[in-house]
Amino acid sequence: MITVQNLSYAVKGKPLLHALTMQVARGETLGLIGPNGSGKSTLLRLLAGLLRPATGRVHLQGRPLDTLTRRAIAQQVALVEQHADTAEKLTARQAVELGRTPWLTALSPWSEADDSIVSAALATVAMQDHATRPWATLSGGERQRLHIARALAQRPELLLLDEPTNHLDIRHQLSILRLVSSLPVTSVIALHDLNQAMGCDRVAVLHQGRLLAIGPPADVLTPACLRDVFGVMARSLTDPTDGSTHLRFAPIA
Ligand SMILES: Nc1ncnc2c1ncn2[C@@H]1O[C@H](COP(=O)(O)OP(=O)(O)OP(=O)(O)O)[C@@H](O)[C@H]1O
Repeated sequence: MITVQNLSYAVKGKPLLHALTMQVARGETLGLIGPNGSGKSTLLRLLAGLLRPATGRVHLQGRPLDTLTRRAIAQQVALVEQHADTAEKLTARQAVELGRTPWLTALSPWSEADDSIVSAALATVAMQDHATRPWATLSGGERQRLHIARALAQRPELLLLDEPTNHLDIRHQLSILRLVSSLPVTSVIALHDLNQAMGCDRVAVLHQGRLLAIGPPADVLTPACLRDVFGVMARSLTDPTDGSTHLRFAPIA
């Protein structure tokens, strides 16, 4: 469980997040949505302990994040940033092996168990056939899948993904989202595709650094909310084959 209490963040006196309070249950997938610049990446970086809040705290399984060492945080939290990159001299597999770093010590060096975890992570994102490829030769989508594999190899309790479906073709978009939902870890995913957000357990809506709403997607992503937050007209349509809800958008005339 993650508890966010009264969390604010500012840069040079400019407030970017305002007194945010929310909880994410263990195993839950929370979609984070909001227009460009609404604070999604900033919130993810605060949850990963990369930024210091101006006020408030994040608790991870009841322990304040700011009392944990970087290594202890890295054993529990994996973040895939929007513009993540990796040193170009690595192979695909070596990039995923980096995910094991927080778990290695002089007393517990690299072992076969780490090899198995890395192989499993590569297979999960269907990149096992590219394992020996130099990073520089990989496409944007292949790199994105490896960043996600690196995060999975970290075996975190909390997985933070900033627009993970960017760069991915539709098949890999669906498989990554399905994978994240099926993992037993707690996940917070910033998403721009609101239909993808419909598949999350709950959705949090950020607008101008404030948490406007949080709850089940169908309760939160209402036409009124989408008009106020994104400035678009939205209609929800029901798929006759399975009864699922899809959103369609149009500009406000
Ligand atoms: N270091 C910084 N200095 C000044 N402003 C910043 C800094 N970091 C972020 N911001 C501003 O904070 C706001 C929130 O940024 P953030 O990247 O969190 O938004 P976002 O919701 O992730 O946006 P997007 O959907 O475009 O990725 C933006 O207006 C951004 O310009």
